[in-house]
Amino acid sequence: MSEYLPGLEGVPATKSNISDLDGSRGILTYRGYEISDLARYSNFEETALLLLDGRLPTAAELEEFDRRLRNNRPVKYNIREIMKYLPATGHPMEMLQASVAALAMFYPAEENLGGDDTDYIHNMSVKILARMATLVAMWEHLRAGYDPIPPRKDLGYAENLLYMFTGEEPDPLLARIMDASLILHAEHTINASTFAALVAGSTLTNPYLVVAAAIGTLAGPLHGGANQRVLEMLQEIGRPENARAWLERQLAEKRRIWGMGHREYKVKDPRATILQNMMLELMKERGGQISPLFETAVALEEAAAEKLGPKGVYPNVDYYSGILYSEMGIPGDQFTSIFAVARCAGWLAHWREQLKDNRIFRPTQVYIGEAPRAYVSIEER
Ligand SMILES: CC(=O)SCCNC(=O)CCNC(=O)[C@H](O)C(C)(C)COP(=O)(O)OP(=O)(O)OC[C@H]1O[C@@H](n2cnc3c(N)ncnc32)[C@H](O)[C@@H]1OP(=O)(O)O
Ligand SMILES: O=C([O-])CC(=O)C(=O)O
Repeated sequence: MSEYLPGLEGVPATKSNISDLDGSRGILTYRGYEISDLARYSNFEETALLLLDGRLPTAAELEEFDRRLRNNRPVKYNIREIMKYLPATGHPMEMLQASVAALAMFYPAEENLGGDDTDYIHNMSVKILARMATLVAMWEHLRAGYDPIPPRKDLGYAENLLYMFTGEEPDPLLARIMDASLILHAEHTINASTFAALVAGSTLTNPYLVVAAAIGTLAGPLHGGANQRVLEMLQEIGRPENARAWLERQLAEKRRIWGMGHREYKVKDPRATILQNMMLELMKERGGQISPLFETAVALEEAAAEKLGPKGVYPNVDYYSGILYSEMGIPGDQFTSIFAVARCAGWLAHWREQLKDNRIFRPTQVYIGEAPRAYVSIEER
């Protein structure tokens, strides 16, 4: 019998050339390019194409991809009608999973049993990636009882996302920060939601359903859902001087600190460092105005380094992202949806890689139940 490792820790589930990380040195690369370089020099559209195709696009290739993304932003009126009837009290990630699954019915996928039809895979990837942002932003207005703000073709992906949220053209620095944040969240090896996407993809199901499976998985608080909880945690702590005592109480009660810890990183997540620096840049740009949430986060990080550092528990990508999104007027329960919009690029890249050399995922289990036994009739129980 093979050894059972809870959470499949250290068990390779696939071979991939999409991204790689060094968890002891805090290094993350997409297709060999360091994440800090991509955040600085690339944009989300280019990074998504890099993830999908495996190489940096030429100017003409990027222009064509971007044009197709812009053209595919609108969703059918029926989707909007469906969304109107979803309960406004539901979580945006639940809305997103339901709406992406519903899109599968309006935009049926061709049968793709051949497995390696690059045009089909690319077309579906463009459509899904373009529509994710539209759904997330539409919900912001529909759940408040208003008409959604239609996407604009003349804006880039990040700018248009913010525009659809607020109805105003975003401040260029905020748009650049959102763009970089989308890049930072776009891909991360074989994390739980990407694994869910691979399992679904390996059955040759519709790609909208591949993404829906991944959305449901990202929503959990141990994964992407942690970014919303970080904000709630910082609000509960209230002030930086409360951080240490709050942390001690949490740890004494054996509670998790949201936005900290990682299966792979035993140092600070490089994405958290970049997001933190972007917040510093934003505060500097605003004339040194200090965000109380940010100060509290820094104080908690410092206190946690003493207590949790020896276990290799440091801030992960979810720790500083929400503070930045709050500055953009995005409500806390939409943070994970923004994460999903970005991560969709990685899910689709892995879906494509899976289809190239597909074999259905069907692991084994260690049975720990009863030995075969005789059925007992209800009168005799
Ligand atoms: C995008 C992302 O998905 S990033 C992750 C987002 N999730 C979170 O921020 C939730 C908080 N973090 C966690 O729950 C975990 O660190 C996970 C789920 C991310 C990783 O879990 P695992 O790899 O299974 O780590 P595991 O739970 O075994 O933790 C190892 C040790 O570190 C401790 N630890 C890990 N994370 C934390 C945390 N956030 N707060 C307090 N202690 C922690 C554990 O208590 C455990 O200590 P022990 O050895 O004394 O029992
Ligand atoms: O890799 C993981 O397990 C979680 C993570 O950081 C991500 O998906 O970005």
